[in-house]
Amino acid sequence: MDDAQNVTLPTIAMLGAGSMGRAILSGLLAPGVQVAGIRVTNRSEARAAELAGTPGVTAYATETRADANRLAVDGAGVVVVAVKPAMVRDLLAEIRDSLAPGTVVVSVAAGVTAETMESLLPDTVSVVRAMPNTPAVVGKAVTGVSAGTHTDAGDLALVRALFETVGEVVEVPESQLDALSTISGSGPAYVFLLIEALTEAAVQKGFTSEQAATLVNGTFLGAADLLVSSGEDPAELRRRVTSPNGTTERAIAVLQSADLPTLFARATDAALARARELAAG
Ligand SMILES: NC(=O)C1=CN([C@@H]2O[C@H](COP(=O)(O)OP(=O)(O)OC[C@H]3O[C@@H](n4cnc5c(N)ncnc54)[C@H](OP(=O)(O)O)[C@@H]3O)[C@@H](O)[C@H]2O)C=CC1
Ligand SMILES: O=C(O)[C@@H]1CCC=N1
Repeated sequence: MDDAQNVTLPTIAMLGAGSMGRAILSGLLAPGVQVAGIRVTNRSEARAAELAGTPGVTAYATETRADANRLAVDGAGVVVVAVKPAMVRDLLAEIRDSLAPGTVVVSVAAGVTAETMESLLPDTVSVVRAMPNTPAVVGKAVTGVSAGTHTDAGDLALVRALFETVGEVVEVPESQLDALSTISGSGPAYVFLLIEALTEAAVQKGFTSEQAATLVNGTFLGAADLLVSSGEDPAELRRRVTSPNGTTERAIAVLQSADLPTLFARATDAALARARELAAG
C-alpha cells in the first residue's frame, strides 16, 4: 500500500461498477492515493448516478448513453474491464477504436485469456490480466497479475501500483492465473461458507445470533492474525489448540473424516474447469 501512495496513477476508466469494480474503486478513492482522474461506467443509471456523487469520479451509464464506455476510455491511461466474462468480448469490440496507443487494458474477468483480448484490440495496447478478491473493500485483497504479449515493465509496474491500493499483489505467468483464481479469487467465498457453518453450529447450541457472530468472527479474525503475525506453520498452531485426549481432538477427528484436502482439491478443480468453459466463450 505504501508504494501505491508514492505513485501518481494516470486517468483510470473502470468499466463495470459491480462488486469487483466498486471494490477496486474504494482503493483508488482511499486517502493518500494519487490518481489523475477516475471514470466509471455501469449498465444501470441508478448506480452510475450514485457514483457520480463521489468527489473525483465521473460516471456514465450505458442504459442512458450508448457511448458511455467509449467516452470513459477516451484519453484514459488504464482501462479496467470489470464486467462479467461473457460480456468482455463485446465490450472490447465497442471500445477498441477509442483506445489511445500505449493504453493498458486490465481485465479482472475470470477465464477470458489475454490471447482472446489481444485478438480484439490493437497491437499498440497492452493487455494485462488481474485476479483480485473482494477483501479489496477493506484494503486486504490478494491480487494475481499476469502480463500479456505487449506488456512492458512500466505497464506492469502501473498495474501493480493500481492493485496495491487495495492490498497485496502477486505476479504469476498467465498459465497460472486461473488456478490462482480458484484459491484467492474464489477463496473468500470458501471462508464465508465455513463461517456460516460454524455460526449455525453455535446457534444450534443455544447462542444468540449476535453471540454466535462474536464468537465465530472473532475466532476467524484472531486465528488468521495469529497465523500471519507469528509466521508459524498452521499445523503447529492447530496442534497447540488440540490437547492430547482433549475436546478439540474429538472435533478434529470428525472434520478429518470428511477428507478436507480431497474436498478442496475437488472444489478448486471444479472452479478451474469453469474458468476453461468461460475461456471458450
Ligand atoms: N466478485 C468477485 O469476487 C470477483 C469477480 N471477478 C471478476 O469481476 C468481473 C465482475 O464481477 P462482479 O463485480 O462480481 O459482477 P457484477 O455483476 O457485480 O458487476 C458487473 C457490473 O458490470 C455492469 N455492466 C454490465 N454491462 C455493462 C456494460 N456494457 N458497460 C459497463 N458496465 C456494464 C453491471 O451493471 P448492472 O448491474 O447495472 O447490470 C454490473 O454493475 C467478472 O468478470 C468476474 O469474473 C474477479 C475477481 C473476484
Ligand atoms: O466467481 C467468479 O467467477 C469470480 C471469479 C473469482 C471470484 N469470483
